Amino acid sequence: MQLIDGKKISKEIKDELKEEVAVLKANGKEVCLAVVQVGNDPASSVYVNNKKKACAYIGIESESYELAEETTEEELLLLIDRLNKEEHVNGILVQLPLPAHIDEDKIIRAISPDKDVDGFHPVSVGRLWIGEKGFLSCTPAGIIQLLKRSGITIDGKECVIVGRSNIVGKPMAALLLRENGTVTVTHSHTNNLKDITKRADILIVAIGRKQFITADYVKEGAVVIDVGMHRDENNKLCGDVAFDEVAEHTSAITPVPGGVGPMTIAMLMNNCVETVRK
Ligand SMILES: Nc1nc2c(c(=O)[nH]1)N[C@@H](CN(C=O)c1ccc(C(=O)N[C@@H](CCC(=O)O)C(=O)O)cc1)CN2
Repeated sequence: MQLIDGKKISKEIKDELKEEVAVLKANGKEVCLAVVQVGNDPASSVYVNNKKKACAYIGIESESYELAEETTEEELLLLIDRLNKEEHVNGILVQLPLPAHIDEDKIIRAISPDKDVDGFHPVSVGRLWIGEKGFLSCTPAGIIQLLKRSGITIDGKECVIVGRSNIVGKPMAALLLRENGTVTVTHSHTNNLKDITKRADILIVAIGRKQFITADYVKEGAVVIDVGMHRDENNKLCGDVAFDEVAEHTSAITPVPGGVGPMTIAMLMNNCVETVRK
């Protein structure tokens, strides 16, 4: 069994980007990411800090906008409008989730598609589905990199995704299709889920349920990618997959932590650099 090391692969990508950014800077091209957080959700603060650290490591400027929990939707829309117009800002990241009184979809749509480094805007999503160049949603794009850089072929493989969110499940399906995988998306209303997951050569789990996928859901020798993030009974991080019992039946598997998570940030950095690549 191969343990897919997301920490190592994300570091490789960040090192490649650091070299590229140095060359871009020498040619007078700077990259700047606006990082917007509303409220003080502790997990969001960790992710936002890690994104700013990654920017500093690679040589990307980051501008922080830390807004109070009570910020209104209108105030946030005004800030986005300002950032859309700021020439030196190449990318805009609004950390999710937002407080309940703010409509996330409205905020995502307000970000200029040219600065949509999260790849969540409907224009980016549309481009992805028709195979046009554009910003790719970071977690699914990171999973494709994990597979490719671990020597795992997607072409012709039976790929099953558990979960149909706009951020992971749906864009994951589009990206696997683009790599010539045969893709099935399953969800909470899927009948006979085990029969379908057991067909998978590559099983991608983003269902948001702690250690939901046990050994009886997995074909012997499958590749298993775990997008989940939870705390177990000992307060240790764990995923949607019951790693200890599943790992021995796989040919390759991602751990939690240290699997998919770090790739999300590496691919965000890649999207930031993409804004000045043209
Ligand atoms: N605007 C966005 N909001 C959110 C996104 C996103 O892509 N854009 N994704 C998630 C959170 N997220 C990035 O923002 C994210 C989650 C997890 C990790 C990560 O590296 N996890 C580590 C463990 C971290 C820990 O110790 O808690 C791991 O898996 O090894 C990075 C980014 C929701 N919001």
